[in-house]
Amino acid sequence: MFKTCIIGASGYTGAELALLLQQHSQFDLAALYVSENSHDAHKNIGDLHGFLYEQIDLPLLPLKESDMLALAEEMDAIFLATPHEASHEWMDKLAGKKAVIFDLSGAFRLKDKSVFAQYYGFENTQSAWLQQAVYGLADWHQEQIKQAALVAVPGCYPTASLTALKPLFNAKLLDSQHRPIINAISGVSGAGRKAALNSSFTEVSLQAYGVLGHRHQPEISNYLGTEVIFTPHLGNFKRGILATITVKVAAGVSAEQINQAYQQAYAGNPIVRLRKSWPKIDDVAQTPFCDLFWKFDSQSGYLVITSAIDNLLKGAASQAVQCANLRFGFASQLGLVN
Ligand SMILES: NC(=O)C1=CN([C@@H]2O[C@H](COP(=O)(O)OP(=O)(O)OC[C@H]3O[C@@H](n4cnc5c(N)ncnc54)[C@H](OP(=O)(O)O)[C@@H]3O)[C@@H](O)[C@H]2O)C=CC1
Ligand SMILES: CC(=O)N[C@@H](CCC(=O)OP(=O)(O)O)C(=O)O
Repeated sequence: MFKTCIIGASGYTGAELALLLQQHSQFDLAALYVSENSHDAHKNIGDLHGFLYEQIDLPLLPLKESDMLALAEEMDAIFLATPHEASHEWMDKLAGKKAVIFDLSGAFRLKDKSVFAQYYGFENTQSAWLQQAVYGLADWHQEQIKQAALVAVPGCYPTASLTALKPLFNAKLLDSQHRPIINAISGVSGAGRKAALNSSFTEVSLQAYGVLGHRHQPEISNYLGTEVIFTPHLGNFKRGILATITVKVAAGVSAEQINQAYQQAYAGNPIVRLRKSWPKIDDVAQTPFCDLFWKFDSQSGYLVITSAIDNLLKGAASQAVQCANLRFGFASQLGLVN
């Protein structure tokens, strides 16, 4: 058994991760941490998150900076389900020791430092870890993940978008003159657990946000290999993302080539499900799957793809477990799919 802990365990993704690790046959969930001055310190996680009641009997321990070195030498894996700034600040103390780090935040996803100032609102000063971090797109970057000391688990919208677009881009089926257009709707849990006016029950309606300026636009473009137009929307439901993506394919590309690209990319992968009808959010909520379906208009050359995931699972916690599975030598889907 590999010894694991979660920092930021009281949050939405941390709680999901706790259950996945607790139920996993090869990972031992040894401890849960919150920040030093957390209001939730010393509470049992099952008292905070009802779905974990009597499932996990562990307290949320306040983590002091002075304890981090010992933790990094004791654990085999540390999962950071913390805000970008906290992951950024703590990486120096945690990474490069015995524990492999799986960071669910965006702090180490991109190599280009200027992106952080522009899109994240802070300067990324952890140059060495930025360079070493491996982007944990688990269905694509398996070989790099297997070697990583630090895995930067992708954002939720990039996971939905890249899973849909990479088979097409890699097979050179896209018309390079037209940017893929991604319209995606997320449930409110994407914004995290802390109270905020724009995610309060009475305020949320279906609305676009972050238009032409969301931090996931550079993340998607970077790992796809071409610019995209990405428009996120906040929907009045709790969890899940539905991304509807429109692309123009290169002249002469056939429906057969498109189908083949998806089959080749995901044949034998139980996490990415190539559907026979349009997936809906309820099909993937509470699951580790990414469901894809598409329709091609051969007359115009336009292709529309829908990608559906649970933002807290495939968009965060279960993808982190896929990465850990790969890193410790197991099948990517172990503990996630039967
Ligand atoms: N929600 C989602 O759908 C997704 C989220 N992510 C990313 O995963 C990370 C966690 O997200 P999520 O679970 O939604 O967030 P939450 O806000 O629900 O939880 C954040 C956790 O981090 C702790 N925390 C907050 N501030 C600090 C701090 N300064 N120092 C240390 N710990 C802190 C919180 O506990 P406390 O403050 O009590 O210590 C809590 O346990 C974020 O980086 C997010 O961007 C990635 C993909 C999807
Ligand atoms: C609905 C909602 O607010 N979603 C979040 C995305 C959450 C996520 O995956 O992103 P990071 O890990 O990059 O923070 C947002 O748009 O900021």
